[in-house]
Amino acid sequence: MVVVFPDLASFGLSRTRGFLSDDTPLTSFRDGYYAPWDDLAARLPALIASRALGGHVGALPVLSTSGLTTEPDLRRAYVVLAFLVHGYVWAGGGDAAVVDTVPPQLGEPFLHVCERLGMEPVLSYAGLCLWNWAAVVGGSGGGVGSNEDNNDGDDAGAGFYDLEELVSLGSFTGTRGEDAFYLVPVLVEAEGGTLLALLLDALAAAVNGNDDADDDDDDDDVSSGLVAALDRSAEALARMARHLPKLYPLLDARAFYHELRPFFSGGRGMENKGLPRGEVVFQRVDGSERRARCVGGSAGQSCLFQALDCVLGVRHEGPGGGRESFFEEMRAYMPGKHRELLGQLARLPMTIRGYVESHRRSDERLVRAYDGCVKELRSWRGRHMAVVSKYIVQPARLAAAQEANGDDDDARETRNGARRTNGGDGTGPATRGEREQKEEEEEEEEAGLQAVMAKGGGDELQGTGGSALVPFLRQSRDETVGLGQQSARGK
Ligand code: HEM
Repeated sequence: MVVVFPDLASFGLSRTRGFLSDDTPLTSFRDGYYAPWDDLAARLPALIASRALGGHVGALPVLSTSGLTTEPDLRRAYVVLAFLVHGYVWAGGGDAAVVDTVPPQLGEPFLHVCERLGMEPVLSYAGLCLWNWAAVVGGSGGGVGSNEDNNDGDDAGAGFYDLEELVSLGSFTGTRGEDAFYLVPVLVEAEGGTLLALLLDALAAAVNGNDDADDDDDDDDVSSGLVAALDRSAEALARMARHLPKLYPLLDARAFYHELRPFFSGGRGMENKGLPRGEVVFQRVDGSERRARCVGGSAGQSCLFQALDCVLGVRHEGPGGGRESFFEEMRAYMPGKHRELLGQLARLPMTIRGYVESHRRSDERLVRAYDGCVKELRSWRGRHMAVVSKYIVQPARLAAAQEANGDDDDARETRNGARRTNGGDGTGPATRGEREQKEEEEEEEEAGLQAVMAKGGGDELQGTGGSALVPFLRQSRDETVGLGQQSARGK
């Protein structure tokens, strides 16, 4: 019997860019009717800084969403409205105070758009990263600067862009540091864009090839395909990890923690931060309300890593007591199509781990290739923990220590760099000074990693997506084990 594997294109995935899709995000609406949204989104950082956002939102007309007819239109609307909603909630009140009720000018269209995309009404990873990038004109990846060039966006396969060729579309502060926070995940997604198709095709060939043939030669061929796919995946995962430190020269940790991260919060967990009921209320034009108790936006909502876990057969346990795992919970915050894909992948008739396990006696190279690939995924998770340590664990500790000492932190300055046009990308340090800085940053990363690893380091902190951050990340990494490691641990 031939086993059927999911067709990735039917879930909106690109064979080259994966979850970034072949549709390059629209930089503005094609229909001028939506110009008031474009205009307000473009001025969001200035309006937040001048504390004038609330008045401008109140003056918006309530626009109909019926003119949003294509997926790229809907994604653009999601990005623009979600940034405006979060700007409004976290800095839209008088004196930039927190507000728990979103007026119909934003509430009505945002609820419609989220419903059509199958998403919760909150700014989640797709809006922060997957659909929030544009290439600056003249970039080597076939750069696009306006809808003239990118309104159907089908430039997949042209190679992807470097960090300095990209800007983000939605922004709260308009700084290059904020750009980098959204764009580094974009680079990681692009780097991993071919992996799912590669691994699924190789697994399908192995499983179905084996079904048809009994002889050893055929077995060798199908396994060679899988070995090659696993080797290539391991290399891609290593490249994905090398994108992470690109954040360091651009994104200041304290500014990220104190000034940027608060904008990503949903309602849940924010009872002491100005939303006493832990929810955001969306008003509709007919006078009704929708109350939403969502977690905040986090790259923990990336479908790519969950999909890789499924196909590779890396399993994560929930917290116990019949509660959903963090990974399962995050699926509600993914675009509907991505969630459906994960549902199908979770029901795969065979994972790569299952296939390798059933061949482990006869094919050592397959086990080596599988373990090599899982090792790179584990190492990615370790590098990511170092990033989280630098940007959340350490600033949180510093803030707690300052509070305990009664320090005044009014003098804190924003160091997320100049406005985005002046930013560099921090890659390929040329001068001695830059090289030294990079070495220092690598040492800092290692120190950060040690801090996270230290027993109890940051165990009390909550992730933006609502996880018990350090224990969750540690568990996620520790569960990423190959077959060799598993047997060594006596499992
Ligand atoms: C300053 C940078 C970053 C910070 C502060 C950060 C923070 C976090 C936190 C706190 C979590 C735990 C889940 C939660 O939100 O509650 C998480 C999970 C996760 N993050 Fe990040 N992250 C950063 C960069 C990235 C990047 C660049 C990626 C690449 C796509 C990424 C991908 C993930 C993934 C896949 C998870 C789920 C955990 C796993 O699969 O092991 N993060 N992140």
